[in-house]
Amino acid sequence: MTTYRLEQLTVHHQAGARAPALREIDLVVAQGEQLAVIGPSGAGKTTLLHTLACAHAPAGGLFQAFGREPWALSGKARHALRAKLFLAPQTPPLPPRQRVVSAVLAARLPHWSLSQALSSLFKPVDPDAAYDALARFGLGDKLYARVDRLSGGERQRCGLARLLLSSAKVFLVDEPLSALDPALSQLTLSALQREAASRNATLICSLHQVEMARANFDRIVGLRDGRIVFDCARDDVSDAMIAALYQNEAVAPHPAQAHETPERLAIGACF
Ligand SMILES: Nc1ncnc2c1ncn2[C@@H]1O[C@H](COP(=O)(O)OP(=O)(O)OP(=O)(O)O)[C@@H](O)[C@H]1O
Repeated sequence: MTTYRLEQLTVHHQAGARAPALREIDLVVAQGEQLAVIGPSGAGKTTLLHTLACAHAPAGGLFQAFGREPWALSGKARHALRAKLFLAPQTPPLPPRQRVVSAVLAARLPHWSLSQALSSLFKPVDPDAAYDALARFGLGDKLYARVDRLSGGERQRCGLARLLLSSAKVFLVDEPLSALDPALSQLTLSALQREAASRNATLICSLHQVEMARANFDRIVGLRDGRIVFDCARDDVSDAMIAALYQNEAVAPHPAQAHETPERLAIGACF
């Protein structure tokens, strides 16, 4: 079964914008597949994940999820399709004053009646499930902490614990390791990959940590300037391909800096 089929897909952030954020994207992803999307800042990784989550309507090309074209469906049917997709943004939108337990259990809201949802705010309905999900990301001790007292990395993992409690068939995870140290990064990635494998969910994960991507994912997609530069098995990704992907004109020295005299720099520093 195919989760996604994209052919010559173009995505703009603003109608009429000259440069598309994604262009000529061809991508086929099978159900249960796990792949990493890598590429420099601004390459279009987040835009791709949002498009796959049916949050951005493409400007052109073919976009199918589970064999259907989401943007040709009625609003209600598209909403039902979205329930199968879980987008975990880099900064999860968690209510700051909420307890972690309630924030995590909110993943089950679509399956609850209104009265269940309201009563869970006062007395969480299944704290054990929230604890188990948090513990898999090393956060069991934060069950009753307030969301606004979490560190950036804890917040991020709290968002991922939410994913475990969802019934999604597709995990779209945006830079889950950006605020984590190496040991937590490996724990987090392993927890995500195990969960995806156990429910045959598709996992598409954007990563800045190229070596983590190569070590953990069989398939690597390289994005640059909104285009797919390569899409291949990890063994076929060479160091030269990675170097070309990240080659960055933007970090060349600024002309004003290059010609700055020591005297002028010193004066500038005083002010
Ligand atoms: N809301 C927006 N409105 C207009 N342009 C946007 C918006 N969000 C992103 N862009 C532009 O779209 C392009 C792709 O951005 P995107 O966030 O998808 O890249 P990215 O690869 O995820 O970057 P990063 O690694 O820095 O998070 C960039 O040129 C960016 O400036």
